[in-house]
Amino acid sequence: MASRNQNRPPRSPATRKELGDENPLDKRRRLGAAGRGVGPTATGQTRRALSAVNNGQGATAAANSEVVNAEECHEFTKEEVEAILNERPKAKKFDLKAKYEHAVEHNKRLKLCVKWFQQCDENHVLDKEKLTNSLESAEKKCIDSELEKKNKEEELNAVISELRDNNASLEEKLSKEVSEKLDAINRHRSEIEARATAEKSVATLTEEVQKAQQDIAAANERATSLDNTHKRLQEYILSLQQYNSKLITDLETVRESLKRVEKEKLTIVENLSTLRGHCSSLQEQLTLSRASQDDAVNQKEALVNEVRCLRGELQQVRDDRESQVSKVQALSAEIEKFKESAGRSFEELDNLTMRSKSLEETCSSQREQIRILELQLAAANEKLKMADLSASETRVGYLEQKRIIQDLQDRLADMEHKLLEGENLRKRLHNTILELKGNIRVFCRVRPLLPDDGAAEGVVVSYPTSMESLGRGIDLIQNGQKYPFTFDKVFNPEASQQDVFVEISQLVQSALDGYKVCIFAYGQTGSGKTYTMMGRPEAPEQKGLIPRSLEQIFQISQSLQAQGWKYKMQAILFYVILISTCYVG
Ligand SMILES: Nc1ncnc2c1ncn2[C@@H]1O[C@H](COP(=O)(O)OP(=O)(O)OP(=O)(O)O)[C@@H](O)[C@H]1O
Repeated sequence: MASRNQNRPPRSPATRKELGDENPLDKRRRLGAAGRGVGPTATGQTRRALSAVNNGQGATAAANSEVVNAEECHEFTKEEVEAILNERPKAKKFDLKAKYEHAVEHNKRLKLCVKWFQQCDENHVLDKEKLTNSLESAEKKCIDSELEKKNKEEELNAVISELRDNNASLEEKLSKEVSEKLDAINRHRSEIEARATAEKSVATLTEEVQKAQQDIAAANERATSLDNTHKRLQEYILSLQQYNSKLITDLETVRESLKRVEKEKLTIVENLSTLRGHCSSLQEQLTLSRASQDDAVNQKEALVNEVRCLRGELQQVRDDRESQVSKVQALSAEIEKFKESAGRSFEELDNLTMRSKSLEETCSSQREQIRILELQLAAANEKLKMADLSASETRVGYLEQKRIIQDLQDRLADMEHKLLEGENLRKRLHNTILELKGNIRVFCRVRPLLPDDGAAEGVVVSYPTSMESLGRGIDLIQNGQKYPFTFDKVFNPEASQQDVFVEISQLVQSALDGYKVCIFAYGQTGSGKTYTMMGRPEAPEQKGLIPRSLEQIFQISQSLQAQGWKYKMQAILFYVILISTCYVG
């Protein structure tokens, strides 16, 4: 059977109050312990839902007795009461039996409802009695507590008067203590200052401590980083070893680029020499133009002197002419006088006319001379102008040439600088490669079998073909056991003198770059040391390392001399120590 309370929607307390049918259970809760034991729950009965009230129909007769017990304990809500009151028979109009049954059922429920109301009323009466009892006891308690309160008030007044006395004495004490406190404050201030200085010193000390701690931490970090770098270096060494083998392959490409660089260098050197030739020709031109300029200057000076002389002569001639003209004027005045005096003597007149004619002739010749001199002066001036023009032209040309020479000298210096830089870069790269390859390198050369060696008894030497030791490893086989060896390079019997020299030539280049280099051969008697170092001079392709190195040294030193390098070679003493197994050069 489903619980009714579960199906019924919850009712708010406000609705109950509106209805005036406050739930007795709520009421009991309000009253607390006083309300307990009153009402149907006090008997321990459980309150169950009244299914007959809700359903109205379909309740079986067998269950009715049980339902009635439960119905006696049921609590009615306002809606339920209204539902019961408003309930109308649902049977058909003339179904009297059904109507009757419904009326019986309805009547039963109404009775239950009335019963429940009566019970509630009884409960309310009981509650009221309880409440009046408790009110009386509470009033008694209140009177007792008021009496107690009065007693306590009297006690408290006595205590207050005592406290006031105490307060006055305490105020006196307080004033004393205030003065003491001021002293204490002053002392405290001085202590604070002292403390501040102490704190400062503590702060500096803590800073120092922190610094020291930081230093320690940094040292620890450095130690760990050093450990790490040590590990990394070990790893790096391993990687370098791998890288070294890779470099050997890269070396070929680098060598090619080196050759290209050297070719470029040669072209630069050629350009440099042509530029130098051009520069020298320009300098010659410059000296020639300087000489021509000097000539022009000398010519100009001579012409200036000549013009000065001619000007002097012209001035003199002009003076002469003026004196002659003044004389002619005087003579003509005399003639006039003579004519006026009416011909004193005709002879004198003739003489005078003769003299006058000759004077006029000299005058005209002098005029001619003056004209010629003026023409000469104009020509000399023209020449002077021309000389000035040519001098200024030569000066301009000279300046132009000087500028070109300066340009060329700058370019030359630039080229030389670039060449020097390129050479230094090449040196550094070359020697870095050599350092990467290893400062100490050991090569192994296996000579071919000679007729004197006799027939070979099986294979005693083999060359591993693995990538790791290709061209670097050699296996010696003795009594069926293999002994592997690894070198920087292994030359097999087919390797030519040139092949060996290719490896050595880089060291010779290093020696020319100013690094100290030592090459020596070591091996058993008859193993081919002399052949490798000296070779057979009669056959050019079988020349050894020493003649090839010397050739390289002279060749490169000559080519580098053009770049301004100076090599000083001294044959101090070339030791060739052949101590049966060792060859030191
Ligand atoms: N790579 C080679 N190719 C051809 N012949 C060789 C080669 N190496 C050495 N020989 C020959 O082997 C012989 C011995 O060589 P070599 O005299 O150079 O040996 P060595 O080590 O200088 O001996 P020792 O220590 O006694 O002077 C010579 O006849 C030489 O021509």
